[in-house]
Amino acid sequence: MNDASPLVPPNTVPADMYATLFDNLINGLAYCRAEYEGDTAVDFIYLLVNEAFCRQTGLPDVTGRRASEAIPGITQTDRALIERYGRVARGGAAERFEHYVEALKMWFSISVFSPAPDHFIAVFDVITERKNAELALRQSERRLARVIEGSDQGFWEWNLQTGEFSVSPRFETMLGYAPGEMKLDPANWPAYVDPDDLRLAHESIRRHTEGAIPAHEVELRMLTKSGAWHWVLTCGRVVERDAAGNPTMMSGTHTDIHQKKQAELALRQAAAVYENTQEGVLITDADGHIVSVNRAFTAMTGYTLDEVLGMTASILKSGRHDAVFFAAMWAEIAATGRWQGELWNRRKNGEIYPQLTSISAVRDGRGHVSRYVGVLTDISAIKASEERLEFLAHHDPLTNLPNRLTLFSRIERAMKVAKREGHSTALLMLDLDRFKDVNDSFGHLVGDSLLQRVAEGLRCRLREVDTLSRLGGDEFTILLEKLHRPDDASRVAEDILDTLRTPWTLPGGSQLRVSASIGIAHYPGSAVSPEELLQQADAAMYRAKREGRGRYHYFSQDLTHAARARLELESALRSAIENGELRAYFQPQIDIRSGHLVGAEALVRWHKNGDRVIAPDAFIPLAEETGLIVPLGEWMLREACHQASSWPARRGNPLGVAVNVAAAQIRRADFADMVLGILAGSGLPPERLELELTESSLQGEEDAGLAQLARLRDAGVRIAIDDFGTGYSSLAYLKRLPLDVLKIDRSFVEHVVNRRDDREIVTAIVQIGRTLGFKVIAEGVETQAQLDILDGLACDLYQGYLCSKPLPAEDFMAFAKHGTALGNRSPQ
Ligand SMILES: Nc1nc2c(ncn2[C@@H]2O[C@@H]3COP(=O)(O)O[C@H]4[C@@H](O)[C@H](n5cnc6c(=O)[nH]c(N)nc65)O[C@@H]4COP(=O)(O)O[C@H]3[C@H]2O)c(=O)[nH]1
Repeated sequence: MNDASPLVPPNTVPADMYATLFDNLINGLAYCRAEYEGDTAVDFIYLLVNEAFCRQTGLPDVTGRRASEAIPGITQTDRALIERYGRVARGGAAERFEHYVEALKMWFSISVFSPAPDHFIAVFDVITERKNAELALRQSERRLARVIEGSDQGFWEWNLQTGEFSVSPRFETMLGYAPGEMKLDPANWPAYVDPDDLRLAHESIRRHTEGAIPAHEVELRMLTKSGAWHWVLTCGRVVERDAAGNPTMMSGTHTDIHQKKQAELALRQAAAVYENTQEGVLITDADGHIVSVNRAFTAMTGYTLDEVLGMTASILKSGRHDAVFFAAMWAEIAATGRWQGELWNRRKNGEIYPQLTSISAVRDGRGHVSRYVGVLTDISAIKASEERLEFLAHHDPLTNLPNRLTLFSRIERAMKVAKREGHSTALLMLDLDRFKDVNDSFGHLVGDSLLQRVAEGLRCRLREVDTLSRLGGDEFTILLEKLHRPDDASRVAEDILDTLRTPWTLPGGSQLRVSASIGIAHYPGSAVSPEELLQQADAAMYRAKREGRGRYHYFSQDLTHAARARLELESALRSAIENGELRAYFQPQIDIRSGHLVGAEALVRWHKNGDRVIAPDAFIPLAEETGLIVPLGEWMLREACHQASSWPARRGNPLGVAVNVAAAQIRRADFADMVLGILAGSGLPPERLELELTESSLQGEEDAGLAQLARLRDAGVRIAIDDFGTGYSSLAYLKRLPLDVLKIDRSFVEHVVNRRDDREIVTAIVQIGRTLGFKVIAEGVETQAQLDILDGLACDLYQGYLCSKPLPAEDFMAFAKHGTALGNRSPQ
């Protein structure tokens, strides 16, 4: 201690005590004199320092030294401090402040006062550590504030004891409020939080404060200022507890998760669509490896996700598309980002199916392809219905056989191939015999089923290369290609006829036999077009039918002409009935024994265009085939009865009239009624009418037809069998028929004079007639010799040119009156 010290204590206090106090002060102390330049202190001299000064500053004893010497650089780095000391030393008030002494790199808490002019005492404490701690705290606080700012989170703090709830500005701005606007406290939470979510939040807080969960964390819907619900994630934990461990303070954050929740929702919706859509979805990475498939994909392809994960879509390849196709597809995806088109793919079970495919490239934020998404629609059902429509355009829906359209194109192709390769081709036209009767008798359903079975039966008999088609109704065609010899076709035809002969069992169990007629046209032949070939087969088929059904016939050129003529004839005959061009002629029938006229046979004549007379042989068969025979026959019956009703009786005996009746007529259910109606209308007694039926027409007749005849016979009408001897009638069969008259066919009468066998047949017929109680009439008697023989055999009646040709009605009337024909008219 320096004796010159101005700090020398007053006398009342012992000096050594001051010295001890001075040296033992915890604070550093320095007694100094400031040095000035003008009024500004520029340095100072340490006059006295205590031990604490040395200890705290780390400086050696600086007593007597200038600060600029003791602490180098201080006058430059800490001028403000020196000036401050100087101001206090020159009468300034005592000051207390904290200062960082740059030259010492230390913080001091300094109290300075002036005990004498230009002198000052500085008492200080080194506070570097505290200052650094404070600084660090401030920095950390600033950092935290920046983090909070940067994190975009809202912060909250909740004093569980006072209920005070404070929030950061972001907490409120997140929901559209101004900072401080919400004035939150636990009591008004229900005003801001969805009730369900609030319940969850309370529960979470309770469990956390009880220690059941490490943190409180709940997603909340909070009301925004605009009145919308906004998703917020609240997280927090207890940050302070009292001595007893009770929580006193909680703090936490609010994070805006609204967009995330919306995105989640959108994602969930997309996932629901993805899983539930009917379209198969396949997602691959940028290298084409499958990363995901949906349920529809599995249903469509048969592959589960596990089976295809990591594989490429090439497992679906059907092999129907070549590398060029796929290269073009990928080129388009690369250029436009998508591709759409139809693909044939293969299911796991090997089945190949058509699929509408659309592939899109998905790009990441940088524009690189990260995924490819394929949406696959199975269009096999659509394709199938398209194909069905296409099929129906070319096929017959009943039998599924190719139709006329297809047949023509096949014939055309077959003709070309035949021409090029030197093969021969045949077209067979097949028509079921009496199919109409099947329809009429059993109904259309049975008819349809029969057609289907016939189609099936025919299909089984044919080769792959042959085309079976149905043209409509009961008409089928068979195109036989690559035949070696023309008669190969006839073998097929025979085979088919054979097949058809097997009885068909109807749905009800009964059996039905059908036969068919087949016409065959050949190529190369005279036909040059498919139409012509078909016409030829058609014409040949008619020939087959005419020749007795259940057989086949080849086409020839003559047949074509005949067919054309037939067509013309048919339409002319149709109008002939309507235009009244038909006439009834009558051929006298004579009692052989007495030579008396007993009646006449009515025979139709066609006065075509008024002049040319056409004989029935030229049109009756056609009328029978086409059904025209029914109106024709009815007209003849009406005309004959009408004429006969005005004929005079001969020698007291009324004259009878015989009218030809075709099988088609008696097959009609109203035949008997029709005949009886005509008789009643004309006034002709039934006994004077004789119906002539051919033996063959009667043979195939059903019971219903015979019953009609029996009914007419009961009414008095006589029934004659025409052309007797040309068929195969047994006596037993004849007995069953309601007959009155047997007519010996002209062919036997013609040679009865000089052919023994014919004479014997005629003899037999007469005897049969007599045995069964029928009258017997011979037709076509031209000579007296024939008549003599017939007379000798005791044949009852005759008609023929010997007596008279068929006569027009008025000529026959004259004949009936006078016994001869009118002189100026030649009998027909
Ligand atoms: N060579 C020769 N012929 C004789 C002689 N006497 C008669 N004739 C002919 O022999 C045919 C007898 O008729 P049909 O056997 O019933 O044979 C008939 C009959 O089956 C059918 N027909 C004629 N008119 C009708 C009709 O109105 N309805 C039906 N369904 N058939 C008819 O046409 C066939 C042919 O009739 P037509 O040409 O009138 O021929 C008639 C007649 O003109 C003769 O002495 N010598």
